[in-house]
Amino acid sequence: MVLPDTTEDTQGSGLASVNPDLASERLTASFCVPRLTAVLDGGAERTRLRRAVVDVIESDPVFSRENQYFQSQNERYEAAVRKAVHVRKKMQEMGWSEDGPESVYIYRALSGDVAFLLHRVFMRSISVLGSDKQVAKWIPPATEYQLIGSYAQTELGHGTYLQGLETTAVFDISTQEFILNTPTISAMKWWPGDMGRSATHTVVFAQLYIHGKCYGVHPFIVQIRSRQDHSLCPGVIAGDIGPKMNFEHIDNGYLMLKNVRIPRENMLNKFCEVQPDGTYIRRGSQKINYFTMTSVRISLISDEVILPLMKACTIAIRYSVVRRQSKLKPGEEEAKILDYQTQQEKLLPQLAAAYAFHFINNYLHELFNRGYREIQGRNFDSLPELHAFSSGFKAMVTQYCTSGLEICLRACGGHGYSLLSGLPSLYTKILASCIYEGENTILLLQTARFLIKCFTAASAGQPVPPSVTYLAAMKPGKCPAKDKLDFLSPDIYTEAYQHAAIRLISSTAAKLQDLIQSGVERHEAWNQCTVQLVQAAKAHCHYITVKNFVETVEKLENTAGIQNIMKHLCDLFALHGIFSNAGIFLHDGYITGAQMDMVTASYLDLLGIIRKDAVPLVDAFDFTDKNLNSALGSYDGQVYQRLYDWARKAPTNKQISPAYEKYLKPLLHNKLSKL
Ligand SMILES: CCCCCCCCCCCCCCCC(=O)SCCNC(=O)CCNC(=O)[C@H](O)C(C)(C)COP(=O)(O)OP(=O)(O)OC[C@H]1O[C@@H](n2cnc3c(N)ncnc32)[C@H](O)[C@@H]1OP(=O)(O)O
Ligand SMILES: Cc1cc2nc3c(=O)[nH]c(=O)nc-3n(C[C@H](O)[C@H](O)[C@H](O)COP(=O)(O)OP(=O)(O)OC[C@H]3O[C@@H](n4cnc5c(N)ncnc54)[C@H](O)[C@@H]3O)c2cc1C
Repeated sequence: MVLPDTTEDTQGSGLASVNPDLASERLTASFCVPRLTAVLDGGAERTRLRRAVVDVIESDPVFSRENQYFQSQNERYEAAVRKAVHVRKKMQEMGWSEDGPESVYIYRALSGDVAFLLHRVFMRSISVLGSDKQVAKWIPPATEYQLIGSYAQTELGHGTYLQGLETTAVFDISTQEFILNTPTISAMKWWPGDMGRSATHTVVFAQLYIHGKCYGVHPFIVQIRSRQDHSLCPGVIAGDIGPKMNFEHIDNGYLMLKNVRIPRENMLNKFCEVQPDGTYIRRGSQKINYFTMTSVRISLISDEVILPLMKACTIAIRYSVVRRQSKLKPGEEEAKILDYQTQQEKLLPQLAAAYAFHFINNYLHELFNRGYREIQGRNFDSLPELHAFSSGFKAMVTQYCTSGLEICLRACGGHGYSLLSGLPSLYTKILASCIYEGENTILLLQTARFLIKCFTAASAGQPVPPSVTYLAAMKPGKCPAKDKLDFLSPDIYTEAYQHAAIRLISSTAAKLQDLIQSGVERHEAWNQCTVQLVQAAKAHCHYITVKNFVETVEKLENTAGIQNIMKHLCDLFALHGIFSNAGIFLHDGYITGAQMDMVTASYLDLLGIIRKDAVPLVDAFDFTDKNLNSALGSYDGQVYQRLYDWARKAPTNKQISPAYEKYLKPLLHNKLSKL
C-alpha cells in the first residue's frame, strides 16, 4: 500500500474516498437501508430527530471523544463531568427538555461517556418510590442540578443479598429523625456511581429500626456533601474506590456514615412510611423497595448493552470486508476475510442477535409500561412477572451481547486488540453489565423461581400470567421437520424452543420435587437444582426472544425487501441457537441427529445469504464515525491510514522516551564501550 502524504487527522472527516472493497458491498443490498433504519428507530420522523440531535452534539468540540483512548482516569472523569454540565447548557440553548424525545438520542450520541448516570437512577428512585410530596420536593432541584444524586445500595460485604445489608437507620421518635450508621467495615457502601467525587446526595439503602425492631431494607435520601463548598457533611466519610476495568469516567465511590441524622420525611414513602409516633405502614408489595432495580434493569438494556453490540458488529463487519488475508482460490487475489465461512459464522449470528434483542427490548418496554401504570395505581399483580422478565432478560441479553462483543473483537485479529479499534473499551464496559444491577446467575435464578411456581400452578390448572401460559401446553411428539427447508419455518423452530424450555423447566421442577419428597430440605434441594434452573431460565428467555422476533417479522412491511431480510436474520438467530445448544434439543429425541444435520445445513446456507447484506445491515444501525470512534469501523473503510494517523497522535509518540535517558542510554553506552 502506498502511504499518502498526509498529516491531517482523519477522524470523523472521512478520507477522500470510500475503500472500493467496502463501497462494492453497498451496491448489492437486497433491501432499502434507510427504510430499515426507520424501522429500527420506530419511524422516519424519529430517525430525522435522532440525526438532528447527533449533529448538534457531534459538531460541538466539548463532546469530542477524539483523545479518549489516550486519557487517564482523572482526565476521563473530568471530561465526563464537563460534558454532563455542557449537555445542560446545550439543552437549554436548543429548547430540549429532560423528558423530551431528544434526551434518549443525546445519551446515544455521547456513547454514555458522560457523568451523572446514577443521578438519573437517584431521580428514578424518587419518582417510583417517593410520595407526591417527595417528588415535588426533590425532583425539580435534581432536574436543575442544584443537587447531584447517587444510588448507594451495595456494601463491601453484600451486593446480591440485600437482606444482609448492614447499614442501619434507627428512628429517633424524640427528634423525628433517622440516625444512619455504618456499623462495620463490611457495611461500608462500595461501588455507587457518581458518589466518589461528585454527589451531594444519595439514596442510601439501610435496615430500618423502630423501637428496636427491624423492618428490613428501606431507601433514605441522605446529603453527603455541602452544596456550597462540596465538603463532606458531618459524620460522612466518602471517596473514590480506585481503578477499575472500565468506567474510568465514573467516580464509583465508598461511603461511611457515623450518626448522620436525617428528617423523617427523607425516607422514600410512597409505599412504606414511618408515622410520627413510630407506627410503620406498608402499602402493597413487600418487595416494592426493589422497584428501582426492576426499572433500571429494563432501561439499561438498549443503551448499555444492545447498542454496544450493534457498534461492535458494525466495526467488525466493515473491517472484515476491507481486510484481505490468504487466498480462497489459488491464483486469485487475497480474499476478504468475511468470505471465509468461519468468519461469517463468528459475526453474522452476532448481527442477528443484535436485531433480535432490539425487538425484544421493545417488547420489554411495553410490558414494563403496562405493569408500571398498574403499580402506580397500587395494583401489584404484575410485579412478579415484571421482576422475572426484567431479571431474566437483563441477564440473558447482557451475557449474550458480552460474548458477542468478545467474538467481534477476536474476529478482528491483532487490530481488534488495539484500543483504537474501539472494541476493547466496548468489551470491558459491557462486561460490567453482567454484574451490576444484579449479577446474572442470581437474576436467572429469580426468573427460574417464578417459572417453577408458574409451572406448578399451570400443571394444577391454575391461571398463570399470559407470558407463561405455554407452560401448560406441553405437547407430546417430535419435531416434524422432513428436510432442511422445514427448519426455515418459524413454526418448526419456535415449537422446538418451546419444547426445550418446557422440558428443562418441568424436569427441573420434577427433580426438585423428588429431592424434597426424598427428605432433602427445600433450600438444599433448591441448591442442588440451581445449575439446571439457570439453564431452564435461559431457555425460557431464548424461546420468548425467538417467538417475539418471529411475531415482529410477521408484522413488518413487506416492501423494500425489509421483511425478507429480517426473516433471514430471524431464521439465523433461531438456528444458531439450536446449532450451538444442540444437546438441549437432542436430549429427549425431540430433534433427531438426522434433523440436526438439516439444522446445520440450513444454518450454514443462511450464512452465505446474509453475508451479501452484511454491510448494509450494519449501515442500517446508522452510527456516525464519531460515535463509533473506531479506526477499523469507519464508513469509508480506510482502515490502515486511520490506524496509522491515530497511533501517531499517541502522547508516547510526541515525546522522547524518558526511559532512553534514564535506562537505555546507559545500557547501550555501557555495551558500546565493550565492543
Ligand atoms: C433510571 C434511568 C436509566 C438509567 C440508565 C443508566 C444505566 C447506566 C448503567 C451504568 C451504571 C451501572 C449502575 C449500576 C447500579 C447498581 O448496580 S445498583 C445495585 C444493584 N443491585 C442489585 O441488583 C442486587 C441484586 N439482588 C437483588 O435484587 C435481590 O436481593 C435478590 C437477589 C433478587 C433477592 O432478594 P431477597 O430479598 O433475598 O429476596 P428473596 O428472599 O430471595 O425473596 C425473593 C422474593 O422476592 C421477590 N423479588 C425479589 N426482587 C424483586 C423485585 N425487584 N421485584 C419484585 N419482586 C422481587 C422474588 O420474586 C421472590 O418472591 P417470592 O417467590 O417469594 O414470591
Ligand atoms: C461498574 C459497576 C457499577 C456499579 N454501580 C453501583 C451503584 O451505582 N450502586 C450500587 O449500589 N451498586 C453498584 N454496583 C454494585 C453491583 O450492583 C454489585 O456488585 C452486583 O449487584 C453484584 O453483587 P456482589 O458484588 O455482591 O456479587 P456477589 O454476590 O458477591 O457475587 C459473586 C459470586 O457469588 C455468586 N453468588 C452470590 N450469591 C449467590 C447465591 N445466593 N446463589 C448462587 N450464587 C451466588 C454470584 O453468582 C457470583 O458468581 C456496581 C458494580 C459495578 C461493577
